[in-house]
Amino acid sequence: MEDIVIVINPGSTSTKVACFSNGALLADETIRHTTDEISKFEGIAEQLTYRKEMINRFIEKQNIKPKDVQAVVGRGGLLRPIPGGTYLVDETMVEDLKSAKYGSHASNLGGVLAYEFSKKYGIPAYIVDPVVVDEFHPLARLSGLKGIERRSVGHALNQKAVGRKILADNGKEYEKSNIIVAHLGGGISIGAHQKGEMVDVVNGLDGEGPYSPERTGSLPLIDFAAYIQTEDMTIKEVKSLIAGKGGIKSYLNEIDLRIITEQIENGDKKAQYYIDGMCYQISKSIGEMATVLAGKVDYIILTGGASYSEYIVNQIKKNTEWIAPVEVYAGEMEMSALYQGAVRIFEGKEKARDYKEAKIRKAEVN
Ligand SMILES: Nc1ncnc2c1ncn2[C@@H]1O[C@H](COP(=O)(O)OP(=O)(O)O)[C@@H](O)[C@H]1O
Ligand SMILES: CCCC(=O)OP(=O)(O)O
Repeated sequence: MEDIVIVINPGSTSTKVACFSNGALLADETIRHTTDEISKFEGIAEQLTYRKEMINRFIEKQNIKPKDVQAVVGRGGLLRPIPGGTYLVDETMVEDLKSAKYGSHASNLGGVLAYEFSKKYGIPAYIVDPVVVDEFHPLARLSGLKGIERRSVGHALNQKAVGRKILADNGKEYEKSNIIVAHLGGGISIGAHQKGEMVDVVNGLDGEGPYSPERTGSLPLIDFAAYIQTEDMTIKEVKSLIAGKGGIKSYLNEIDLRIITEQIENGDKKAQYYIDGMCYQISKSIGEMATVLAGKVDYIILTGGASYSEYIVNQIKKNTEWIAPVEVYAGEMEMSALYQGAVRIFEGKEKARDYKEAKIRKAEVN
């Protein structure tokens, strides 16, 4: 088998790896990492060799010949803000990902691992629609405090891929439509997509919007400032509280929504209260994104693991379907979206972007 593309998607609790050839998925595997395994490492960068060995074992199992590999594609991590698209991984990008200059997240390893395998095979490495895709409207950048800007961080890869699919299924085009996509996973991001650009996104990683299974979302500022002072917290501890120990985890000490929704089915009122609260806040953020699109919304799309839950989907639907029809794509399309990003380059439909050259839209004011 020739023209093989290896796809690598590191998440906080898993590493997904797949190989594709000529439009078809040949093999894939989701390698789960237990909290015990992951907590042995100081941080994300230290997990590189551990995850690489697991990917190596997957590749060996497939009997892939190095000469048959055409490219390696990784999920792109916290980089400087860049527009969406497929980017060639270069030394500058790898350095930014490894040093966590723009923050630390499991997806940082996507570009780094893709680069290491590409060097081994002597082929190019790409990332596609990384978590920092920035197509913000200039007004979306303002935070309300000089010196602090909102940044675009979210599940851009999955939001765009699922958006394109749902629109195509309904005979519409992403570039000509307005949609709100809510990725409901361990973390939550909710994007307003206007005619092919994600012009605003509720960024759960940095403490915006709804709480999620493991993230706080936005908090009352004064109370939170006092909490940080009382607990004498470092910035590292604040980050891991906001994204890791907040939300449902802080209320119920559990992040697996399958367990919690089963508890609700069994009559657990406490579990129901905190899940209803999350759905209430998700609906509020969807409403916020509807105002960004001035109410001209073709579809609201719910995706991510939590969208498997009929209970959660129904809670959100009842508060938002007056805005636009609600479509559901449970799970994610990230692996095929990463592959398709590389295919667009092979077929000449897009030119691989240069990370160093990429420029975002900014307001021209002093
Ligand atoms: N069938 C299901 N019903 C309810 N929740 C689910 C289901 N499958 C996965 N989830 C939940 O989705 C969340 C993970 O979402 P996912 O999109 O896979 O993660 P990530 O945020 O890492 O991309 C977890 O809280 C998990 O319990
Ligand atoms: C970094 C923003 C995207 C995100 O939150 O991804 P995960 O849900 O995979 O942590």
